[in-house]
Amino acid sequence: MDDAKNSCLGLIFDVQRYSIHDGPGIRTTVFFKGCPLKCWWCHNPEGIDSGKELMYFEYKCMHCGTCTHVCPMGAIEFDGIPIIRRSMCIACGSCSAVCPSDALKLIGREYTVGELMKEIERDVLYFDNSGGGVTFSGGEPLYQHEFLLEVLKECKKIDIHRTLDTSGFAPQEVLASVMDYVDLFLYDLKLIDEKEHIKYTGVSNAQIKENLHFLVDHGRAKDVIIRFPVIPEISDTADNVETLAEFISSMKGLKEIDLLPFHDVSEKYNRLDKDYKMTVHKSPSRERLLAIKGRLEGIGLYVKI
Ligand SMILES: C[S@@+](CC[C@H](N)C(=O)[O-])C[C@H]1O[C@@H](n2cnc3c(N)ncnc32)[C@H](O)[C@@H]1O
Ligand code: SF4
Ligand code: SF4
Ligand code: SF4
Repeated sequence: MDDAKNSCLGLIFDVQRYSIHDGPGIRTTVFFKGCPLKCWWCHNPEGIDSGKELMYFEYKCMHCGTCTHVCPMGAIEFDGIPIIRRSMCIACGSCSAVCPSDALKLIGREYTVGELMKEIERDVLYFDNSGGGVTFSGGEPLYQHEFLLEVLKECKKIDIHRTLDTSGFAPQEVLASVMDYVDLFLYDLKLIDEKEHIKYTGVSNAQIKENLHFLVDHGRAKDVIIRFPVIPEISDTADNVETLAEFISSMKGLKEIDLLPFHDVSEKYNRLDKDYKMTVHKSPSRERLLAIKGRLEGIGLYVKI
């Protein structure tokens, strides 16, 4: 690997080994920081902001007050518990470094391509034995596409299977630049109506739809698994499921859709002092999931829950 590639940095918030839900076999899932969407239900809110940020785990806190004394910005007040003034925090990590109980965690770490490859290559034997590989998720991995592309190329060189878990929200040239290095796309479709999509994710879905057409038109339908987050009262409505079925039917060759039942993660939002807009906290019922499964099987898809 040349020095130029090794100096390209990516901001990663987690590397999960032995993952079995993000593509075939045993995988290492790399979570990229930064996402242009803000889905109300997102279970990885720590992946949305494109910079480093601080997470506070109240249940671990020993209320010692040490963190307040080391903050160079005076961003932590102490009133029995630490109160983080987010607007003053520069995410330097001084407080998390001294916290005796890991109640403060700095989210996001820079990796060079070489450093990330070392992590990925640790489990190459498991990948080979299980038909697994690496999955790039986040946040939105296409948001740091230059870094992603370099890592994809390195993985391809040593024949590691590569899955991209994506919202599909990126300029088409970005998708085109990485496409040939990706073996499998886990391509999310959340809401088909544009206004609803804007309301619940903050962005239009026009580019997402176009990009899926683009993959299909380039003969990649066989390498796409659609993922559908089943969010009660938002994406699981009869209208959305119907338009989803119609949209998928309008493209040839898509074979599989995975239903992802909503799970509630309100506590993660509290740890980041972020607003959690969801008012429904229950997962979808089994009956609703089976009804959606039936509808999508009706258009010839293999449906996994
Ligand atoms: C966190 S996203 C990251 C990849 C990419 N940004 C995307 O949206 O596809 C990974 C997957 O988690 C799903 N997801 C997000 N929040 C969820 C929740 N609360 N319950 C179930 N699935 C969720 C998304 O729909 C997506 O399929
Ligand atoms: S990360 Fe740095 S700036 Fe932010 S609260 Fe901790 S010590 Fe202060
Ligand atoms: S240093 Fe850690 S344990 Fe002590 S008050 Fe701060 S967050 Fe809590
Ligand atoms: S697109 Fe993915 S990472 Fe971004 S907010 Fe939505 S679910 Fe979360």
